[in-house]
Amino acid sequence: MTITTNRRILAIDPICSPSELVERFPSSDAVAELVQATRNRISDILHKRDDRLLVITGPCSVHDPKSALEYAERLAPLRAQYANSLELVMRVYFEKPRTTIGWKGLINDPDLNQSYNVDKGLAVARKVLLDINSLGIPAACEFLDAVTGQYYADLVSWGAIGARTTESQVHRELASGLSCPIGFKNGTKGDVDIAADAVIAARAQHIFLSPTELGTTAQFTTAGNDDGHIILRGGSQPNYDEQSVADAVTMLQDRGIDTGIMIDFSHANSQKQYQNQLRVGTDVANQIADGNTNIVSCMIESHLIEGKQPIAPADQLVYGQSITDACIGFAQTETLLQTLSEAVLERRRK
Ligand SMILES: O=C[C@H](O)[C@H](O)COP(=O)(O)O
Ligand SMILES: C=C(OP(=O)(O)O)C(=O)O
Repeated sequence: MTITTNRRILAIDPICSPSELVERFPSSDAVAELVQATRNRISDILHKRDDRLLVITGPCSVHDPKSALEYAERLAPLRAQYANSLELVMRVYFEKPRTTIGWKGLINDPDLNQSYNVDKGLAVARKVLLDINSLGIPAACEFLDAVTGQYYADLVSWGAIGARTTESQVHRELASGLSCPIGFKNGTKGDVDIAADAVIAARAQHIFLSPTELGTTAQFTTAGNDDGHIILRGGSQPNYDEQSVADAVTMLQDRGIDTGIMIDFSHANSQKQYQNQLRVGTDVANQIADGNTNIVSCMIESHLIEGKQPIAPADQLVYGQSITDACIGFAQTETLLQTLSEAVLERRRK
């Protein structure tokens, strides 16, 4: 008989199940408490029960656990310093959506050399998340893959669905069952409607197939996620300005969405020029200081060292510099956080 299956599959390599990995790197009471308490605080911010600003800041992608941990260590005192005005959460992104092809993140290729040791990548990612949370820093991840979350979602306080996947039914179903609040980016060309559609879709119950913690396939029924919100990341034009924010708010109100907006200072809002994040951030801070209560959150791409470098063998890389999108450096991040904090305090005084 003609073989009709696996005609284009070159290899199938077994990997550990989610429950095996969780057993190897278990969470702790303190970490679980941090994760759940942060999710609750984020929910309060998104629903405007808390007037602080949620700030997701950190590298475009984690490629080196050591520098990610150093970033978290340096963020810890700032998180405490600004606790009255900002809920600081670290961007800890392991899965990169690519426009065409390229390095797809630490889970997919942890050794940065196209050896694609995904089993190792999952373990490294879980360990990094555990270590960062153990420092008292909550973590934000993008859920790009509908399967990998089972390996680490218990350690995530906020999740993103990216510009390239916001319109995907699979991702909306996944979001409806995630335990954390979830932001949906507008599309790469700037379509904000699809992010609002995603918030509405993820709010509903869904029934779909997914792997269980044991690695078998099961039918899942979700409760729906009330903590979905949109993220303005720009498209063919930036969309962080006052008019774009007002347009997005009107659209959300018309559609019965009550969660506030996150503004991504990077990506198409910075027109991929990392230094522009400071200008975007200052403009958004001014809108907040002027009393805009619909802006409840923002995102910064930031690393220890500004800029970016081409991917190379690990021992040839500049320590603490991005190998995906260019980031602002840590000192610039500190300045931006201070500006955002002052803006929140000014808004509170109004
Ligand atoms: O945030 C990261 C990038 O913008 C995204 O992964 C797309 O990257 P690429 O256009 O370099 O593939
Ligand atoms: C890929 C990202 O963003 P976007 O989906 O907006 O391109 C990201 O935030 O890493």
